[in-house]
Amino acid sequence: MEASSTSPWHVHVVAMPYPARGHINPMMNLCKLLVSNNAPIFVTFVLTEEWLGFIGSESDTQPHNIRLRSIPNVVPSELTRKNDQLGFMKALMTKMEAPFEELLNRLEPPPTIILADTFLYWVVLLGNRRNIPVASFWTMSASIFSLFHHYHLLQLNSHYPVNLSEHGDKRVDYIPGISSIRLVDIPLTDGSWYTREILKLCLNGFAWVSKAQYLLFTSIYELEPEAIDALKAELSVPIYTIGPAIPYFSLENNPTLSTTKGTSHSYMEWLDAQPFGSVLYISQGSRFSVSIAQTDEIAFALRESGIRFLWVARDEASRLKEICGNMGLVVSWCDQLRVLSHPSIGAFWSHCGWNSTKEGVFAGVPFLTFPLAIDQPIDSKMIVEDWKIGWRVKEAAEVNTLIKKDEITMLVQKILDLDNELARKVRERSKILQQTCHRAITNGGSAVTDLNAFVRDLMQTNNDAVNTP
Ligand SMILES: O=c1ccn([C@@H]2O[C@H](COP(=O)(O)OP(=O)(O)O[C@H]3O[C@H](CO)[C@@H](O)[C@H](O)[C@H]3O)[C@@H](O)[C@H]2O)c(=O)[nH]1
Repeated sequence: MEASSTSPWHVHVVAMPYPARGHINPMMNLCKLLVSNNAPIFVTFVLTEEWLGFIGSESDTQPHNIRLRSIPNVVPSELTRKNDQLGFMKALMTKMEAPFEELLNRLEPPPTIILADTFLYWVVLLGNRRNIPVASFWTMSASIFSLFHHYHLLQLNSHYPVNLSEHGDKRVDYIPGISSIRLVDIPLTDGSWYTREILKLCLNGFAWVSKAQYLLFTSIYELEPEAIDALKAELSVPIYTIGPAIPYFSLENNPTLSTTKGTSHSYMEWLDAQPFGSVLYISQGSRFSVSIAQTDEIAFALRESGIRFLWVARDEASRLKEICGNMGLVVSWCDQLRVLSHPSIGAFWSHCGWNSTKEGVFAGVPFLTFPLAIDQPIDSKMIVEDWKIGWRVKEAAEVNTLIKKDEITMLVQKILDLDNELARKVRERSKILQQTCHRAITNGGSAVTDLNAFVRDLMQTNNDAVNTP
């Protein structure tokens, strides 16, 4: 048994994220919100030993009422998992439950609730078996949730499997809550053995979600009202749209840092020295990479265009520094939301991971979208077609086309051109959506209201449990 100084009146949330940056970050951000304002809540945040090493070094910013605990490294390493995504997912589904349950047995006081990534469907079974409520935590958009939830409709309409080279630009308008969408923007449709296996593992989570007690969307209602309404109408599990789950509160709590004074990051000092709205920020997130040939075309375009840029290139940073020219910086990692919120950022070249999408919306910057996989093409579709706050780098529906440097040069110059009419429009709309997003996360806003409702329901669950003889 672990010693604990918390009273039984505290709600004890055990958080079990999918072990990847794009999933851990939003779950940690929600946990920070849950324990803020002296709420009688504390969190045990469970990571693999490898991720404890990564996240533990960031723990100087961790609130005291979030404790980190680990399970052994039963899944392939973060450093090599891209070589075998299917093996990684299989391990997530089969290897984590036993050590997680063992840890659960040692926790004191017992958990009030388990917060679990929707993909880790086995947590729902475990919770049901042990009579612990489970909040299923969805880290992507509600729109892609709707798509996965209704995947069978593609088959019914003879759009699965599909040959995307022939039919990629055909549009589908029967997925509840999703306006007309190109087949090329729908994930995992090629029907090959490999994607079928991945799809099967992804869909497991959806089969079990209605056995959870709560479903949390890391979204803002106003961003995708149709998808959220459609799912609320269909699913029996209560749904809370708890907001973007990005670290905006760390900007608020450190106002001096948001203007970069006091930080030691040289890229922030460099941004301070750039003119307003002049810098293109480029990031492909934490996991996916573009091909070497495509990366080189981007690098040549940056050099030839003469624009200012800040490029997060992870392990390619030193190679790319050599070819990009000297109008910008290439770094291996940065404090992304702080960078996007800097006044000198004029546009965001993004792979459209859901966290990056929300961070760009929060910062009010227009996008150049370059989606790579899974939910990213749908996020790109929302950015370009629904919210109209960005342009696609690749307009055509063909897969695997190489976008050449001249095309990229033209696009990056245009979006940063303060006199260009189309760029002005897209900037204006980004600012309007930014305001909508900020309203949702202030008192009385849709996200705060739903988050408060979730916390209230958690307290009630705990009171009921404590008062049950
Ligand atoms: O230099 C950087 C680059 C990224 N980030 C952060 O890393 C996260 C990246 O998340 P996301 O933009 O969602 O991209 P991925 O890492 O690719 O996320 C995976 O998980 C997401 C949520 O499930 C999915 O939407 C994506 O498709 C999937 O690839 C965000 O919090 C960024 O702020 C940094 O802090 N610094």
